Amino acid sequence: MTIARTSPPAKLNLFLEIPARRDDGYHEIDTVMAAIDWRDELEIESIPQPRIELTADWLPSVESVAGELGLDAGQGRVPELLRIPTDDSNLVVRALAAFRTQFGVQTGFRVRLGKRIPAGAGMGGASSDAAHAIDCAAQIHQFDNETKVLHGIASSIGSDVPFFLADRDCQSVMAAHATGRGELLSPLGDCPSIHFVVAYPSRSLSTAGVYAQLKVPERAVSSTSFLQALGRGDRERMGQAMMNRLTGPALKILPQLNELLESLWQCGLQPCQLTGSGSACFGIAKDVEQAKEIVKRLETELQPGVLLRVAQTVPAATPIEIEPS
Ligand SMILES: C[C@](O)(CO)[C@H](O)COP(=O)(O)OP(=O)(O)OC[C@H]1O[C@@H](n2ccc(N)nc2=O)[C@H](O)[C@@H]1O
Ligand SMILES: Nc1ncnc2c1ncn2[C@@H]1O[C@H](COP(=O)(O)OP(=O)(O)OP(=O)(O)O)[C@@H](O)[C@H]1O
Repeated sequence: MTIARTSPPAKLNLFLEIPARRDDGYHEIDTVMAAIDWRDELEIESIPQPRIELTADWLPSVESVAGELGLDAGQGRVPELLRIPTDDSNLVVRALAAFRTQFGVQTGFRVRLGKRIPAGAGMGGASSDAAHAIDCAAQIHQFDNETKVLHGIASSIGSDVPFFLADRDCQSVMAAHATGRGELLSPLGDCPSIHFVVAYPSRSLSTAGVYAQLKVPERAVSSTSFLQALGRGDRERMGQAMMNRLTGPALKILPQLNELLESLWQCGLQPCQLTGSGSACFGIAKDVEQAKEIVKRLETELQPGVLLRVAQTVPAATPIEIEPS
């Protein structure tokens, strides 16, 4: 049998406008997503039994992550916020089941998932894991040239999943402009390397719950100015054009996000904003040195319970290592 290994990255929404609500209960979105080097670890082994087995653990340990978040993980108790489903509510299990059905695969998979990307953060953790699971399965069973079918499977698992799929024509794409539900993608080959500080405030937000609070704007803001500034690597103009239409709805549920955004702003991280449906926020730093300095400063200023990371743009689809097991 064969083993595939990869490290799914998270994503940040550098621009997110929501021009309309659709009849199917979703919204038309106009967004620019960039992948960052805050990564999970995924290992998928082909097994003869016709089933999908998943084990998942926090890295380096649930105790260490709980400690950074100010949560109690004593005596093996896993805080609610850090519970990772291992049944078919895990998007990796759902994605592999859809893959087996689509391609009539009789054998199964054993999956080991190492989590670092916070859940309910707006960082696409589950979506990235699912997309990379589809790519691993496609390489193991040599269906990796069926890009249209794989995109269809990804899109059926979730709106953010296709962004993370390996796109054969542009392996090194770090960002994409997405419309539709989020599944219609135009890779942005001219996205510069960007350094961020990302802050996750130990509260998860339900994507559906945040969208439910949204009132679609009378006049949508176009992503054109942001895309032009991004293409020129013009950080100042990017800052002026950046927006996230879900910030207001997320603040209605979690008003304390305002203080977090304020702290990032005060540190000189302009621009800063919510990513996706939240709860994580990010700011753009001048360079990695400034990002490191600001994380050090925020670690003393913010009460325990905020995960802080320096991050930078990376390719959305991470290379997969394959070895015979
Ligand atoms: C907020 C973003 O993360 C921005 O990238 C995405 O729009 C959400 O992507 P996602 O988490 O993959 O969302 P899905 O799992 O497909 O949908 C979860 C729920 O979010 C809402 N949803 C999602 C995407 C979309 N274009 N419109 C929506 O209204 C719907 O209530 C849906 O039932
Ligand atoms: N592979 C996975 N890793 C972590 N959580 C998962 C996974 N699959 C499903 N879940 C469940 O989905 C919930 C949302 O996870 P997550 O926020 O990572 O999803 P996402 O839609 O990819 O990201 P976003 O926060 O941007 O909506 C989690 O709280 C968890 O219950």
